[in-house]
Amino acid sequence: MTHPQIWAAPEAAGPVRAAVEVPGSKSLTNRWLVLAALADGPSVLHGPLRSQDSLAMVEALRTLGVDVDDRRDDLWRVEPPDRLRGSVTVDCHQAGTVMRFLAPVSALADGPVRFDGHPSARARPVGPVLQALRDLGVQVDDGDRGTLPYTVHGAGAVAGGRVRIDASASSQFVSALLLAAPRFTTGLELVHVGAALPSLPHVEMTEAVLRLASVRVDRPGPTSWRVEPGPVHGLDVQVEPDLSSAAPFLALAAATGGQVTVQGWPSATTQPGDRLPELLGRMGARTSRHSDGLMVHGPPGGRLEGADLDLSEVGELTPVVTALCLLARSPSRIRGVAHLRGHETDRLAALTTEIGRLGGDARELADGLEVHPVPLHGAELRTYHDHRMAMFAAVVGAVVPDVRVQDVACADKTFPGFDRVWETAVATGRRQV
Ligand SMILES: O=C(O)C1=C[C@@H](OP(=O)(O)O)[C@@H](O)[C@H](O)C1
Ligand SMILES: C=C(OP(=O)(O)O)C(=O)O
Repeated sequence: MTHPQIWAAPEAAGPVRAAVEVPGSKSLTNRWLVLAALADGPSVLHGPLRSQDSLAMVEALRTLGVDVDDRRDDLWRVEPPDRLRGSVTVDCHQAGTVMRFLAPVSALADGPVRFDGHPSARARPVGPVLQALRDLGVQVDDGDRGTLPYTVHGAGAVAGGRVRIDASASSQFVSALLLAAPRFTTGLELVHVGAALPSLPHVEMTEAVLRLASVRVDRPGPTSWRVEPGPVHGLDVQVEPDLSSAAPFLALAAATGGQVTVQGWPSATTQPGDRLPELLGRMGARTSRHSDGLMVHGPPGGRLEGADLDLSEVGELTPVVTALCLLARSPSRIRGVAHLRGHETDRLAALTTEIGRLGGDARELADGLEVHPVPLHGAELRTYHDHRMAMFAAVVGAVVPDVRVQDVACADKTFPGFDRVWETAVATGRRQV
């Protein structure tokens, strides 16, 4: 797919009225792929996400000897190997889920597994997972950096046991250890110590997928887990639409006073995007559930109110929510997201800088952002290899004239073709006037 170097974000000339279909969940696709690789038989994924992050996982698992048949778009088959292959190098690209989830998996391989990735991924924390593996008796070399590149010396088995971990920088540290734990000889008892654990719904998603694969997971305390050793059963699963990829489209309705339906919104889900109706409601938009999906009704004229929002559980929604705060009529404060400094880019710095470029008024706080409403003007926005910064820019550009976006193709990390789907949705606003 070709993308313009500089993308002119389309401005909506009126309330957008659209129904959109978003691709499958990154978090679910990559969890199912990992469990399928550890399973005792073949698995089938229906409606998987095909994007940079999931293809990074597919490529990594193939490197470890897993047979993934992704020839069809609607259905992937996964056949686990008898033994995971060592003496290989895994390219994590930009995927946090690959660089964290596969570290414990590769401890089960029959030789060293070297991990590296995109330059931006080399800045992201992974040290606590590597230390936990060391505490469990696995040899790991990372030059004491706590980042990529690192090597896990797979020895065919991991004894397992009890481990303490500080996962305040990323919930993925916990998910990584839990996902591989049923294959540890004695299972795993994991206790999070330290400051607040972010993105708890993502850990609950990990618990849920493990249970669907017949693994016993208990949560003796709010931030402690016990995974029993035992087989991971092969799966036949339907991947839900990615609700975080849906976020910019819901925001589009909210900001233009329009109505957008995201098709196939699940009635129950562990995805953090399920908090969007509440968050949008706090800013003045209404949502309603219908048989075909979730519909957002923006307030008349897109007149949104600012809000004081704790996004610690749903950090990946921050860039899109920040776009709405920027367009709102009163100040906003976003809390609980200090860990976003270790995402695809330092998202708090990136958002503050790009808001400044638009003439906006935002201040970085120790754990979030403060945004004050002021008139905005067009600008050429940077995206920092961060798909969610592209989505931030798109939402702002739907309301602020002459917003141009560098490297919109970075949205491919979770949403290939985002710019085209966005243009089609925004165009429905044009026809209103
Ligand atoms: O487990 C997952 O699939 C994810 C967990 C979260 O990570 P952090 O806890 O590092 O924010 C989230 O932001 C990321 O997009 C996906
Ligand atoms: C933080 C994110 O990704 P990753 O899975 O690479 O951590 C994200 O998608 O917002």
